[in-house]
Amino acid sequence: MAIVLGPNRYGKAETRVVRVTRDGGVHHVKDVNVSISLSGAMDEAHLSGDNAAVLPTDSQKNTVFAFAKKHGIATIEEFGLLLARHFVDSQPTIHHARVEIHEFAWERIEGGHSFVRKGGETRTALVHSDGEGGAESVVSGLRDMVVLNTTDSEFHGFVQDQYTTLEPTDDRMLATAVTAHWRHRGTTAAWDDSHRAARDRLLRAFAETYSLSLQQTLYAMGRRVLDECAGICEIRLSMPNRHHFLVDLEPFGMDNDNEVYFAADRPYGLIEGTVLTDDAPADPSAWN
Ligand SMILES: O=c1[nH]c(=O)c2[nH]c(=O)[nH]c2[nH]1
Repeated sequence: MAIVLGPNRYGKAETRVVRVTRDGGVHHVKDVNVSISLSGAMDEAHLSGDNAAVLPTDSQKNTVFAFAKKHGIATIEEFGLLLARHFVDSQPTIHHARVEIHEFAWERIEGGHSFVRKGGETRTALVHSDGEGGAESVVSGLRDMVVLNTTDSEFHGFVQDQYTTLEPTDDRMLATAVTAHWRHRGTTAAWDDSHRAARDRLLRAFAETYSLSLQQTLYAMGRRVLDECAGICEIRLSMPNRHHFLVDLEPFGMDNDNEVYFAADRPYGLIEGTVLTDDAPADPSAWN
């Protein structure tokens, strides 16, 4: 019985690239996840370990970033074709390219540089009752409201110890998936309107706050809800810092003026905090 190599393919999966283009103060974002699978004359790589036919998956990832800079991402179909043709046309050992791209859609919040991601958000409610007339509480909220500012975010002045390598920045992307739970003072409200109002205040505060840290943004968002939604006395926020790292395009002879980002998924900074009014009646069981 002979053993032979069957079908095979390889490539860089899930390169998360965010491309920002600027029209004056109005920014546009394309947020995509690119997965490449190449196939061709790859027998020797498997059979003898000879990599002469192998374009590294790392180079494929770099190509995605360089093409995002050079060509922009008009549509994912067009971007996919550009990439797929490039690999087959430029590498004699690659005979077929499969490029799968998923695009995450963003809606403008307000102003030119603030966005909320479409879909994936969940509205939540947590109710306790000892029966009508007895102790009751209502906590409303939302999970996974993903927001992004393409500018108006800085982070510097932080502690430097012997392990600190983070560079201070005065212009970065700020993105987070907001989980927020807010406690109502009473148990009667126009719940849909109340939810819309709180969500709207969270979004506006995110968009309007010039951020020196995600912690500062978190507090500003909580404050705005309490300031403008009288029926709410406490809000708890959990906000992962979805880091977007500027890609170094210098090795490919390109600058990167805050245009092409690598959207890392983990690890992430997790910023959490409670904001409450000083007259908020204590009710720890509302959160159980
Ligand atoms: O807004 C931020 N807060 C932090 O605490 C922190 N830490 C870090 O590495 N980056 C950031 N950004």
